[in-house]
Amino acid sequence: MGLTAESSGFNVLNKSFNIESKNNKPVIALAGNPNTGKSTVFNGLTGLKQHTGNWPGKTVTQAQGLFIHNNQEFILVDLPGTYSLLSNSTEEMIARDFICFAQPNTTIVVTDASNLERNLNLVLQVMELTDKVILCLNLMDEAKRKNININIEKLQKELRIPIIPTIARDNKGLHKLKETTYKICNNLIKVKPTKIEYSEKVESAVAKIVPILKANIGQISNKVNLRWLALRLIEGDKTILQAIEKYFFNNDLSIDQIPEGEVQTNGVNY
Ligand SMILES: Nc1nc2c(ncn2[C@@H]2O[C@H](COP(=O)(O)OP(=O)(O)OP(=O)(O)O)[C@@H](O)[C@H]2O)c(=O)[nH]1
Ligand SMILES: [Mg+2]
Repeated sequence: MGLTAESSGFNVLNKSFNIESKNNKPVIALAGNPNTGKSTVFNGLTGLKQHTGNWPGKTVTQAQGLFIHNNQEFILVDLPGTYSLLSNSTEEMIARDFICFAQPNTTIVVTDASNLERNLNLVLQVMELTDKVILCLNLMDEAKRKNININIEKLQKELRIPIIPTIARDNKGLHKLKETTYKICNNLIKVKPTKIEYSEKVESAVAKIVPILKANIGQISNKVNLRWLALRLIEGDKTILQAIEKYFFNNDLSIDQIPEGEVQTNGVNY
């Protein structure tokens, strides 16, 4: 089964995530750990009133709104809070599938500056999945209150992605966040995040798997990050195969229908 117009990124957006991007408006995803201020950033940028509060897990499905910057309209999608993209929960799968298959033009990872180390785990995972990432360092007031000093310049050099400090509750830093998003979407800045290298054994397995994937799912290879996909396959994550079948080939398979080992389904050979 070949790819059809239906499988293009925008159709996946439209059909699977109920996001209609008329006139090719850029789509921006807001990802992040629970309770880092994603919905506060969302409300600050869109003027909408997504539910916020001081407990994790308030946003359970994605919400969407519009913001305008330099006369350009952007669709902003508030994703549920997740600690990782490793499909351990429905929220993680929603966030993973959105970033992987809907391919937003930019993903903003909202982090808690007063608890950065734990938050960086998700940042690294998003960087592995897409180049177009911004790190929003939110709750800078809380970090200051706790005497936490972050060397933003050094972190930016390490990660090689733009880092924008914000205090979303006070609307601070949001203009810069919009400006950076605008520049990435319009190719005024090009982001090339630091590549995460694994052990020799894993890297050599990835090097073997990627060409096989290319040969077998060449038709979608520009729509999924094959290195990332190879890493998930090495982990034995069957939900990713299920997701490919769903988003690209309209096959809603249950996880039991995805066999172990060599896999051949209606859509593709893995
Ligand atoms: N001090 C301070 N509080 C903030 C800031 N940004 C957001 N908050 C507060 O942090 C709490 C959580 O904010 P939300 O926007 O609901 O967080 P979220 O990431 O959407 O949370 P989930 O949807 O549950 O994952 C709320 O009480 C906000 O008012 C900030 O920059 N500084
Ligand atoms: Mg929220």
